[in-house]
Amino acid sequence: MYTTSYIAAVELTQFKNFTHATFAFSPEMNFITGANGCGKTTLLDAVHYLSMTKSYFHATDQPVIQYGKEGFRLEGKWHQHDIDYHLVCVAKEGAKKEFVVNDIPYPRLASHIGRFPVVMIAPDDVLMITGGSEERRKWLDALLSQLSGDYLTHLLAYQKILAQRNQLLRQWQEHPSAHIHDLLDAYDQQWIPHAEAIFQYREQICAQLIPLTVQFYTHLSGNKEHIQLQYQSQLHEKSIQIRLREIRKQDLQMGRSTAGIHKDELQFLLNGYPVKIHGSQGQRKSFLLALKLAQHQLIFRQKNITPVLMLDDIFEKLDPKRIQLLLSLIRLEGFGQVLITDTDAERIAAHIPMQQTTAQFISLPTHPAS
Ligand SMILES: Nc1ncnc2c1ncn2[C@@H]1O[C@H](COP(=O)(O)OP(=O)(O)OP(=O)(O)O)[C@@H](O)[C@H]1O
Repeated sequence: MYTTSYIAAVELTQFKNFTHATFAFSPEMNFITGANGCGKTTLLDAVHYLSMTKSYFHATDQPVIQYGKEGFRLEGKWHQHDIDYHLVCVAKEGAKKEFVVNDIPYPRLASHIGRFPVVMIAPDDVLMITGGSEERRKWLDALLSQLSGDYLTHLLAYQKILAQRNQLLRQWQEHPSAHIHDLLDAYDQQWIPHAEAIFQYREQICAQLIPLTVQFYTHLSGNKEHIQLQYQSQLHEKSIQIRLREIRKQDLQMGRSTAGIHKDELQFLLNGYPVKIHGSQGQRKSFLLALKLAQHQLIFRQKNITPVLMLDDIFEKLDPKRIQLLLSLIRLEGFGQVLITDTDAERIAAHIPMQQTTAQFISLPTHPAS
């Protein structure tokens, strides 16, 4: 038996364009519509904030504080394990952020992450498909870090040593010294176990992620298109120890670490060709949706809690058939609570019978309540 987890209500104060507003959500489908700039994405971001203690779109808090104000407040009522949780976050410029659940503050904000999971899909996420390999690694790292604290520990340690190793290689280029090999040996001895652990975690997650993504894409394309995903790593060919020994001369010449799991790639193919180059906009978006739906299922499998699924403005560039297939998939496959935004209320109405009692329709005014 799994646990349904959903956000029942949210209250925003001085959060971007919302001076003060409250919203109630259905535990199932929620459609948020309104004109450009009315605050649809902001409403989803508030939910993301209450889940992850930060904005999905901004690295810092400053851009979400309403212009001319010094802070914001978010409150949420989250239902989980048949219990209601009252979440409150208060952020003020120049002060430490306060995060309280049922009147109990967190000593460390990191302890909150993962308790009330969400998965967001936003238009710019398509960079995961069209951008460089770093975008895909970042996404895989975020997914694995959400699932395992041990992975995050290995990743942070690996990245720290990578930065130190690169600095050493750069310094050697300016001031060559015979000690470089001893120093690199010492770094590599510490580095290798982290690289091996990260590789194992990535292998294991890809073994589950790949078939799920293929299954979802096949559904979204109406069984017409076939995709492949490949996790590519130098560690598939030989051990990291051997590889590091082989490329040491090259590392010294280049002044940086040219081998390791920071070179891993997740390759996406559509009908045998890279989707990044050959996919249409709708096909890339479908790929993104399939990946994120697979992410949702992986979190659900591991934690036995359904993350709240948030789809921000994703209907653009999808044909009516794909929209229908997507909506039927997330309605029927147990995706739990879903929040969907769209500028076009008529497009939503065309796909969802208004008499569907479990769906909540939220129409935001052009000038949101203040
Ligand atoms: N710090 C801020 N303070 C006040 N208003 C802000 C702040 N930052 C952005 N805004 C405004 O808040 C609104 C936020 O819009 P949001 O992106 O949520 O709209 P949307 O309904 O998703 O629009 P679209 O359909 O164009 O994606 C915009 O009108 C924006 O100009």
